[in-house]
Amino acid sequence: MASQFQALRYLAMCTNHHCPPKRLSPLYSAPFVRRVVRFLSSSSPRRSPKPFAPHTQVFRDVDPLRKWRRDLLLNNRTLGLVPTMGALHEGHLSLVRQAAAENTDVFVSIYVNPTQFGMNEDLASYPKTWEADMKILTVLDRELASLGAGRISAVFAPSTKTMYPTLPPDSSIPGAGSFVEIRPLGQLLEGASRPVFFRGVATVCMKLFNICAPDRVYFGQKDIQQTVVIKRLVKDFHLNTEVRIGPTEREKDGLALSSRNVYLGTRRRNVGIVLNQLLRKAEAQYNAGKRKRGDILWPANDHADKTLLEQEALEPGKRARFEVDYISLANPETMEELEEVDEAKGAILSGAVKMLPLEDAKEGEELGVGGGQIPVRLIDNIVLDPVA
Ligand SMILES: Nc1ncnc2c1ncn2[C@@H]1O[C@H](COP(=O)(O)OP(=O)(O)OP(=O)(O)O)[C@@H](O)[C@H]1O
Ligand SMILES: CC(C)(CO)[C@@H](O)C(=O)[O-]
Ligand code: BAL
Repeated sequence: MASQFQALRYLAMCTNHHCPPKRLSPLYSAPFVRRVVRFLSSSSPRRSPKPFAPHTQVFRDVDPLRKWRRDLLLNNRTLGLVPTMGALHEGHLSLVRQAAAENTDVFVSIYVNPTQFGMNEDLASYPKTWEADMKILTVLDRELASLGAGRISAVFAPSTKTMYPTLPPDSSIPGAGSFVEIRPLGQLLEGASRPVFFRGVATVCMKLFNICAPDRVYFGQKDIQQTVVIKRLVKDFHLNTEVRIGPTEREKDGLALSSRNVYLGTRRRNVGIVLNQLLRKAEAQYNAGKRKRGDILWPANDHADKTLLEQEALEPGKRARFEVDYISLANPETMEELEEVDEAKGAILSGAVKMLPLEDAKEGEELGVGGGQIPVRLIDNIVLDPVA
């Protein structure tokens, strides 16, 4: 099932970005795609437990969505909200499954929020795969029906005019507009590299929570600092919702799924695993009883340095260069750097690397969407649990 979802997404990306068919991986060959399409069109509707009929409505405006939500409340139903920026993958779907297991109804929002992208970031090229996303959600909703779980009763896909009614949204650092800021938490790590990122995330999530009034909201551990920001937002503004965190979904070798991975291509994807590897090396130190920062992080930094040197030594047509943005060992509630882990609290190991554009792309090489020329920022983390 996961590969069928991936195939649909990849095809939609290629259509949007006019990527030449010869760059499609063999996984997405024509017979495979025909099988996916046959599966989608032939699977018969299954028994639905008790859908809030008629279900999976698409909403673009606030008032009709609010009315829908009010009707749910009057019918004693519970609501889980899964905020996304679309380009759905298994990570998103795992959150929807979790939300459906814990609520009668799930709302999925799909909105690429401009205020969390800095002026020089990848807003323009961010993947947009609306039709594939809707097909994926339709298939998933059938799966939920067959499980007797909660159902996806609404997709909220607002326009920017709806989300930012007063001003055109401003992504500059001074930022004219109505914003929510969580300081200094939102300025550390991801926030240091993406100065308007958490202002945009906190602001759009405040809007989404106000519009949907969810009983529970679902976020992925992959974006761990985002989960810490959201928990703080809910606490400090007394928002009446429960924050639920889902585990990071990964490829077999450990690479965290991410909407931006479609830009990697094979060469950068194979080297990009360095981030997960270095975090695991640091985790092993913690599991072996080390508590001091230097003792935990040195093998991680060493692995990054060695991998970088190995790549630099290769000829341009074979290498994938990257920059390490940060490797962090932080307090789980504040994301401030730790000199020593308090066993009672544990810690968050996290990192970010930027995969640089490919040099000397080869004819026939699988380059990913964008021909290997779009820089890709990868993030990942491991939670170091408190020791009982
Ligand atoms: N691999 C994953 N496992 C679990 N949850 C994930 C995963 N990737 C993303 N999510 C969660 O899905 C939600 C929506 O994320 P988003 O739409 O930005 O996707 P993304 O894959 O994180 O994209 P990006 O490439 O922008 O990082 C967030 O709560 C995010 O943490
Ligand atoms: C939470 C979110 C949907 C806000 O735009 C986004 O940051 C994301 O997809 O992680
Ligand atoms: N998953 C976080 C959204 C972003 O990178 O903009």
